Amino acid sequence: MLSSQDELRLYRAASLAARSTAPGALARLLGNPAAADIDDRVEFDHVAVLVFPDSETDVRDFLAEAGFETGPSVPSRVVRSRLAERHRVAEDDLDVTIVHASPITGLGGDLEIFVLPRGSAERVAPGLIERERAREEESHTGWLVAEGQLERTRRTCRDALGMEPDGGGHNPHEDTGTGGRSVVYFKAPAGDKEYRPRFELTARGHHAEVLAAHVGEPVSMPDEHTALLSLLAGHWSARALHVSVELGIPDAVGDEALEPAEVARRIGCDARATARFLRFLVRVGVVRQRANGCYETTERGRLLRADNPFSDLTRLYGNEFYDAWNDLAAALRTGRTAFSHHYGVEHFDYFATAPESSRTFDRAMQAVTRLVAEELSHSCPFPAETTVVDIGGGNGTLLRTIVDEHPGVSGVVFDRAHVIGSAVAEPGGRVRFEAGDFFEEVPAGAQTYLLSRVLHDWDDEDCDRILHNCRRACDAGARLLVVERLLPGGSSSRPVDLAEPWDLQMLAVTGGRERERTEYEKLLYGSGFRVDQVIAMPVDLNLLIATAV
Ligand SMILES: C[S@@+](CC[C@H](N)C(=O)[O-])C[C@H]1O[C@@H](n2cnc3c(N)ncnc32)[C@H](O)[C@@H]1O
Repeated sequence: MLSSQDELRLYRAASLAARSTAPGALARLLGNPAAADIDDRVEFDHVAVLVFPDSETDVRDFLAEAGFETGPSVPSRVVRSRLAERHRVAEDDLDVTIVHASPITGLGGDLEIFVLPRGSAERVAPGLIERERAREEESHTGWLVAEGQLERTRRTCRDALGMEPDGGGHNPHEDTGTGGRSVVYFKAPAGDKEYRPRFELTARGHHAEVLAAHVGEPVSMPDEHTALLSLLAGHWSARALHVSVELGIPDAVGDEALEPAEVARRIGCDARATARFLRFLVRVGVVRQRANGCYETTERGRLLRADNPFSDLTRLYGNEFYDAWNDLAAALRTGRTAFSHHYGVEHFDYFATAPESSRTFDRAMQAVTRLVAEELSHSCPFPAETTVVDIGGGNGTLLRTIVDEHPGVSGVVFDRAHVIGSAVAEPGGRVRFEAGDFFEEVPAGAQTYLLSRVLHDWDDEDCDRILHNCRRACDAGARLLVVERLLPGGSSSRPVDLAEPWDLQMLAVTGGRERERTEYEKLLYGSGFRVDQVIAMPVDLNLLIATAV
């Protein structure tokens, strides 16, 4: 059976398709005469709508009665993946097919009907049907672009017609003889109308570069009220991550798919509360729910297992750092860290007297260091016999990776006594641990010095002292490798996601700051180092390669 709502939506789609075949239809639809500019590059292809019958046969029967003939059904790729993302369910649980329909008389336009059987939609994602019908996020008019014109037309739509990119993808199951179909979606410019028509440009073949550019562009934003409410609730998501680690949920679920009650039993919690919590954890991507109601850990969730240092980072952020942020306003009023307002002591001194938290801190640092270690050790040459000093090197993760990758290289991890005290050196290994204070002096005579995520912990004056001590310790020509995030500035062209939030984290916790590239260049130059090269690293970090002059 097809619901009366979906019947009406199909009639409307058929009527729009009939009107869209006329010359100049695109410009009329958009209400923008400038669209005539792309008329000779596109032709009307279809009107699309997503419906929820009991079975695909119901749709075919309805269309036959309405005077359409239908083609064989094709599995949907793009719409299925968009729905899975929007409703946070596994793609495999959504059996979306595409039925193409053409008017038997040849008068009117084609329809592209996405079919998601009602029973499975209700089972997998309750509320999906109502939300999709209300928002019509998959309804669109589709325009076939002439060969070789997809990118040019896409840019015209975006730049000249002010359309907003809204995702896209490739479906190899359509037009199989010509490499499938590539589609890019747009929303009409935001005007005063509540309903913004959607458009699809479709082209034969797989246009991977065009698709990559298109889906990387911003998608439509929620309205101001929704956006504000969602920002206000932002810390609930972070809290949910902290608590899932505290309760060991990713470990309890392991590699199984478990009923909520079984998860609750394993973590020793209330079954109903756990079921609600798991539903929220789907939103933050820690678990996903299968069609049978069981939960399984996602790739992100696996990062939060006890054997991964991201679980330590989560603990650190959920405990001391979270508490410190309570005093952010005090930090703004006084210019001193929120951490010191909350704990009465600066954070490195606090960790020096709290052994368990200190170990969590050192392991937490590994989470990100592991991501850059291998890349850094391949990005610059480390000839045999080089000695490397990793200043503020924590438990030695970075230096160990460099030494493991480069035979003949040896080095010293230099850090405060409480950190060095709990680090484990391999007997006879090429990494030594040395305790000290970089404000006093650092080990001398090495060819390479490393400062990984150290300078951002300090203000300019302190950085000057650290850098001058480094310069005093080495000869001209020695190399200094600095790993830091760069705030967007004049010479930065990379879109930066993490540097600005982490700048606030430095304000709240360490008393340091993130800096622009030119600020680092100036600091380093003032201490006798010249920046020769900057290389982008994972998680928005950068490697600044400098030489002692
Ligand atoms: C943000 S952590 C970075 C750790 C490591 N370099 C990394 O990238 O994973 C900063 C490090 O500086 C160390 N540190 C802080 N003050 C220090 C000082 N006065 N002398 C030596 N090391 C210090 C801390 O103990 C900590 O290990």
